[in-house]
Amino acid sequence: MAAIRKKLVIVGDGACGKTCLLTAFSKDQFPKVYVSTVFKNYVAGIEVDGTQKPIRPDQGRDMANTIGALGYMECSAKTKDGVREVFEMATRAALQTRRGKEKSGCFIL
Ligand SMILES: Nc1nc2c(ncn2[C@@H]2O[C@H](COP(=O)(O)OP(=O)(O)OP(=O)(O)O)[C@@H](O)[C@H]2O)c(=O)[nH]1
Repeated sequence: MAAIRKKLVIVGDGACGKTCLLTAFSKDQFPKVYVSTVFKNYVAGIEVDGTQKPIRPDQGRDMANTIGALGYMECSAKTKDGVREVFEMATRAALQTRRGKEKSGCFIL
């Protein structure tokens, strides 16, 4: 059977771990040094409450519901926990067909 090719776009804040996630999955490695993928950053700083905390799983699930994502998963590129499952879910979503609806070009996970 011929391989099916799909384009996967990873979106997220700067330094949130996009490159590490892809590297953990595709090369089974965790990059030792952080090198920004963007060559030029234009940054305007604004402090809201003076602290930055990691989001909790329930906040992540709420956000996934808000944006109409097909799924929500947690993973660690560093320990590789859940990385394979993330890409399995992405693959299933990409292969999913929507009956009775117009073809959608994009699924959100
Ligand atoms: N502890 C931990 N740190 C991580 C994980 N994934 C990424 N990091 C760290 O987060 C930082 C940014 O990771 P990147 O994958 O380069 O982030 P990015 O989103 O590609 O960054 P930009 O290209 O600047 O947008 C690095 O210092 C990584 O070591 C993880 O699963 N666990």
